[in-house]
Amino acid sequence: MKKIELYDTTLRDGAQAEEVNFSVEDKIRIALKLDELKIDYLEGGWPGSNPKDFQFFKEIKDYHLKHVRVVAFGSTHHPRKTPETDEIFQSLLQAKTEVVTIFGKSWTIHVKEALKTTLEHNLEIIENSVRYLKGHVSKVIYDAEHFFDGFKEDPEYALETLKRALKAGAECLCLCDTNGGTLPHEIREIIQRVKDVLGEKAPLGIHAHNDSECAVANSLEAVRLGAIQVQGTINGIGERCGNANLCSIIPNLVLKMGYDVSAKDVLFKLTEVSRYVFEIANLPHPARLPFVGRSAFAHKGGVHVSAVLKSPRTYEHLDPALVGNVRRVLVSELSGRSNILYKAKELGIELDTESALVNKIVEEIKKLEAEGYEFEAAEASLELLIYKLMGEPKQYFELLTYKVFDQKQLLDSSQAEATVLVRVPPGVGEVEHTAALGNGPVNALDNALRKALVRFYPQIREMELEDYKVRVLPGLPGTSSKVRVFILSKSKDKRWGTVGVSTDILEASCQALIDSYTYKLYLDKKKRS
Ligand SMILES: CC(=O)SCCNC(=O)CCNC(=O)[C@H](O)C(C)(C)COP(=O)(O)OP(=O)(O)OC[C@H]1O[C@@H](n2cnc3c(N)ncnc32)[C@H](O)[C@@H]1OP(=O)(O)O
Ligand SMILES: CC(=O)C(=O)O
Repeated sequence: MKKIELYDTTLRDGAQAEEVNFSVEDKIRIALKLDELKIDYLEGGWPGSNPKDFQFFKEIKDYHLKHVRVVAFGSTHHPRKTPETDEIFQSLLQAKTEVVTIFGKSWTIHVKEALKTTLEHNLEIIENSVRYLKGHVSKVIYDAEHFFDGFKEDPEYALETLKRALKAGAECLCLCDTNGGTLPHEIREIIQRVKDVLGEKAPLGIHAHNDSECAVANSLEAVRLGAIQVQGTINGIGERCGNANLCSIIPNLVLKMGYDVSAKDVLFKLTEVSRYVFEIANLPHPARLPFVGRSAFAHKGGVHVSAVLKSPRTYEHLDPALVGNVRRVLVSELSGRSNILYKAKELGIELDTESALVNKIVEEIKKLEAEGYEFEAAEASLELLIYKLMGEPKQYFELLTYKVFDQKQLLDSSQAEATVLVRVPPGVGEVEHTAALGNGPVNALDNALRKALVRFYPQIREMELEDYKVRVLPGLPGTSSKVRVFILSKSKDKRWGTVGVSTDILEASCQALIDSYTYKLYLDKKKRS
């Protein structure tokens, strides 16, 4: 089994992505997590770029990293300076890493127009820079920036840059598809021609960008052609459309192509690492990410669910547990009996496979979805609905009336007031009348409802609303449209989603709020019994 080195550049090229800005502390936490994933090389940043990157290299030394080797990144020395006089270049040594990566120019237009120097001088710059660094650190990786574009323009020159880096002692020649425009068949042709000149054993790497959506495919193809190192980022973040996504490359290399990478022993951590990095980056984790996304193994169509329950291989390319993910079954208008049976089992509800109740639930869900409800994310509303249809409704209070006054015209700041009449327990209990203010009508209604319930159920205080989304549904025109409200609630470490639909946004919010509070009370009751 051939060994492939994994090189992560989340903290450098990943940090070049729009909306990503890591603090030193963020970088340290990500570095430690990538060490757990047994990534071989971790590019920590460009020490000559800013004090934060420099500080990272200083602080990371205080940590005991078990596997990963930290790499400082920079460019070849400036054309009007030497390695000794170029301060930015010198900062690579001040980072005090054993491994340094520098990028140099392979494309003639970059030499002439960006560096404003001659082709021969660029070759000297590459050779001098690598040789100088080799005298100070144990390993130098040479990133051939724009290699594929450069090769298309002037193959001989692009190859000469590699020869110079190799001659000066670079341990890896990483071919970069910097503009991300290269397609897999071009990667194949060009790498083949590089090997024809440099030999089968040339120590090649690949660094692909995703502008043509081919970064993963290009990286895998490069490995198949002999590259020994793959560079990429967690979840593919990076400059413009991003870099090759290591969270897809790693399982493909291990599980599909049979390569040996250190991360193979801890592949089950992949989903955790992917979500952790985005949590730190403060980015929403895309559900549709292959392997690690929430939807990567989510089955919706009734035909799919029915078959997956018989044999998961029918609609799964691999066992989700291998990459630390989980199978999910969604309930929607596309569901059949199998979806409901699976979901009920997951929720701990025993349903008789043959019972007419299952058909009743399927029909009710299809009817509600046609009205605009969606239960895929609103699993708490779904669970309450199933109990209701089973004849075991979970009801701990009854909202008799509510009124909301929007006082925007009367006060300086935007404020609304709500009053509610709530009966606890439903049907027979005491009627509570409360009023509350809020920064908007929905907030006021929520505050009033909460105030009324807390007297009877103090545990409501533990609960908070984490997210509130309103979606206008197609059908009725303009402001007469129906809306769907989705609420995500949280209590301690438990989260649940609820849904409401109406032409009145307050009514839709109220339905979702009632389900949310009801679910909290149901959970507590279940825990106690
Ligand atoms: C393909 C990649 O992703 S490479 C990494 C890109 N990442 C970044 O640029 C982020 C970090 N960069 C920075 O903080 C800054 O650009 C610095 C500190 C490196 C340089 O800042 P400045 O000295 O102000 O230069 P500026 O950013 O305006 O321009 C880049 C300079 O690097 C030079 N340069 C570009 N590539 C190379 C190279 N391979 N070798 C030597 N010099 C290079 C450019 O010619 C330009 O020099 P000039 O100012 O004499 O024209
Ligand atoms: C080096 C690098 O980040 C690139 O060429 O894309």
